[in-house]
Amino acid sequence: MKFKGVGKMGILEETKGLVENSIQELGLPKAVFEHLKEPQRLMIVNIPVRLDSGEVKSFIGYRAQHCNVLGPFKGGIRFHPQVTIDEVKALSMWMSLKCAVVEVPYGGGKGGVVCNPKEMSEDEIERLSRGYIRSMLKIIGPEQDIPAPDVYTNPQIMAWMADEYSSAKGHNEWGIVTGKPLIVGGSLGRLEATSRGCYFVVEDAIEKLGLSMQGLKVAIQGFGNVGSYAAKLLADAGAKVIAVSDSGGGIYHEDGLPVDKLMEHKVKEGTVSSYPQGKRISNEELLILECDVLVPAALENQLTSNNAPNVKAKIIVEAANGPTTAEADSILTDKGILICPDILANAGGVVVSYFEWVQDLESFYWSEEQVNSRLQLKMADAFRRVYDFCQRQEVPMRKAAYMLAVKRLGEGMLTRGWVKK
Ligand SMILES: NC(=O)C1=CN([C@@H]2O[C@H](COP(=O)(O)OP(=O)(O)OC[C@H]3O[C@@H](n4cnc5c(N)ncnc54)[C@H](OP(=O)(O)O)[C@@H]3O)[C@@H](O)[C@H]2O)C=CC1
Ligand SMILES: O=C(O)CCC(=O)C(=O)O
Repeated sequence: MKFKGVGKMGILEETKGLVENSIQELGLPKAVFEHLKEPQRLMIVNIPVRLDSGEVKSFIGYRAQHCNVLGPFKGGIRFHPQVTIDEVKALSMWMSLKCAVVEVPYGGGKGGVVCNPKEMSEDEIERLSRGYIRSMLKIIGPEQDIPAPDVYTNPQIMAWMADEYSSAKGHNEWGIVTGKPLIVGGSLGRLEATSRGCYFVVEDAIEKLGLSMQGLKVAIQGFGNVGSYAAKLLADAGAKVIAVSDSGGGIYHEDGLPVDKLMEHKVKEGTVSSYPQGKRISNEELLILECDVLVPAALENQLTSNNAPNVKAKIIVEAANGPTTAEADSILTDKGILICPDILANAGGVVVSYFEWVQDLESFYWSEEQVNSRLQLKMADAFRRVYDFCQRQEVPMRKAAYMLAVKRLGEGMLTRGWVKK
């Protein structure tokens, strides 16, 4: 039987399918699925925010706390107009799996607010961020649930959130969120951590296929926190970043794009698509470019049954969460493309969030070199375990990663007595 990826039934149902399938194949008690199929807790809040106009507008916020068998809930908060309950639930389940794959002592959580930060002032975003934390006060905490950045949230938002929580508690609690600015308990290396983790995965994956970083042709969808630093790290190491994109479209140059200049252009103009050198392309065109490595680093469901038959990359490194639908996963696997799945490929963010949290709890801060070298060890170890499993069991990398993660979650449940043999 083919192991399915996320897709047609919707990302949540597809992820549950993958988890259930893994439980069966591992011979774990069925009760493990009863613990994993839904979040342990789902909080839905209404957050009234005073707009600059003086009008009050309310926003719906979610926090899904998926499973804390291996540690406190952990995961980002997304501010996006298309956030849904099912998306937040799926993202929280991926966090449980991701933390298990890289063996950090966390459970999975994820938050979201239905809003469009691009249409809000900085002050309005601050009031919304503080309102979110006030609404979640009873269920979050450094030992309970530790949020972090995700799509359209950033270190400044994390600082407001940490400040709001600290004010409510009456003392500073830097360990309440990660991805903070350095001055309020952030960690060196966290800003680039997800991208650096992806970079290490690219290094390991190309080695398996006998490719070299020098001149490696890379296409990257999404030029936010993850996509832009992934582009920079790869270009600095000698790869040729031939295309990048954002929500405004993409830009392509067969000889490689100047990533530092693109980053400056993005800050000034708000999009990479208007960069004056190269050819403008759509996000759809980017995904099917002739390249060695494709890095989806934007949103879910980008690689679908429509475009997968035309994908020409040799390797896909899923920097985004859930970029590949079930049907696409199957088509791409049949084409022999090496897919490094999201729960492995983008785990660098949560690994360095873990380091940040440890530093906050100890009030003792590490050098950037320490952070990056520990991240490299974690990512290399996880890649090796997933790749070895995939070779031994003759299964795709996604299945290998899911099985290793579910095995660890199941072992945690058996050991704690949540389920019996
Ligand atoms: N930040 C982190 O530490 C982690 C993030 N991730 C995942 O990585 C992905 C990207 O997150 P992150 O970089 O933090 O988010 P950002 O908000 O920093 O960036 C998101 C990027 O995606 C682009 N984008 C949005 N919609 C589209 C679209 N329809 N087509 C193409 N590009 C689009 C945005 O474009 P524009 O700039 O024009 O708005 C932006 O460049 C998400 O899937 C996230 O869950 C995973 C692990 C950790
Ligand atoms: O850094 C974290 O805690 C979580 C990052 C995140 O949201 C993710 O990995 O999807």
